[in-house]
Amino acid sequence: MAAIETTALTKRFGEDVLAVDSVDLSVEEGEIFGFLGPNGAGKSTTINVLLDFVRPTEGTVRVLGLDAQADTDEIRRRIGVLPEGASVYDRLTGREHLRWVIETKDADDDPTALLERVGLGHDGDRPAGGYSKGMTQRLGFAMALAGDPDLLLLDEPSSGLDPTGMQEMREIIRAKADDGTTVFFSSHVLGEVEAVCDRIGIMNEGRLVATGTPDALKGDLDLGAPITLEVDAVPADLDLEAIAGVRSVAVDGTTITATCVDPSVKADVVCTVADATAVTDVLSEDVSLEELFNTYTNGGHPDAETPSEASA
Ligand SMILES: Nc1ncnc2c1ncn2[C@@H]1O[C@H](COP(=O)(O)OP(=O)(O)OP(=O)(O)O)[C@@H](O)[C@H]1O
Repeated sequence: MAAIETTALTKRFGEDVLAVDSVDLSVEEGEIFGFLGPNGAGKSTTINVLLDFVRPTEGTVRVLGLDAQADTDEIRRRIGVLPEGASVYDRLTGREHLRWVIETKDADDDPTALLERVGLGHDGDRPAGGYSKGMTQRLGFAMALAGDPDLLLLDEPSSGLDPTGMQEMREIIRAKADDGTTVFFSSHVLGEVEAVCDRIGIMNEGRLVATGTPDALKGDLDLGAPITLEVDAVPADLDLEAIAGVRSVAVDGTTITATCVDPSVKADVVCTVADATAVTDVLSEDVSLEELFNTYTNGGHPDAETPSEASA
């Protein structure tokens, strides 16, 4: 069963704003799914529809196999939510926030354990109004974890967190997924998505323009495999384009960059250059998720108008 399933989901705000445009999205149980897209792409609106904070203009939405509009109470009991820009009650302590959520969800979590899990072990009894942005985010995350939810919906979870906080959050997300929890989170932070997600979906201007594993999407784009070599001097007669599988070659001073059709060609490039001159450094790059993201959201991909599903 899919943990999240939308069919032709569309949301308009007034006459002019088409925030979500006919989105078919399926997130499997136990998956960590990263929802990417530039500002205004429709990520938060989609999440708000899943939570029934916003009603769709058209389309159907199922969460944990339930109807997102008819079964709201049961869905809310079974999910943990970290909303965008989560706010706190200034005078309540972190622990009091957690007690309130635990009670609301009729759960039996130990607030101390939750506070420690998100790195607030020493700050749980301070009023949350005095928390820093990152601490507020950590508290919001702990509140989302309360009640051992079947689905975590996290809107920009790393917002305000320092690198250690981001790393800790990734570890918790991975551990929850290993226990069978489905995790759906939106992000602008590409490295974060690549580090933790099983699959990603890219939104652009309300449309889901691509879904798949990061590797499969990179392969789908066929951006080539670049290799860069630093040499003592570039021989005048060096003809790397004669090597089968080398797509293009660029030379800048003593730096040679060859883009190959696939990584297996890189060894031929290195051997050919090393036979002709002294190689002082080699940099073999992978196609970055950033490149992938830009290609889809700037319309560079030939299929950018139609959603593509790439599987590993
Ligand atoms: N309540 C609303 N009323 C009118 N327009 C809205 C409302 N909520 C969202 N929008 C519009 O819908 C579009 C999608 O917004 P949304 O917040 O879903 O994008 P997002 O991908 O989450 O962006 P960000 O990364 O900046 O948070 C935007 O054009 C936004 O202005």
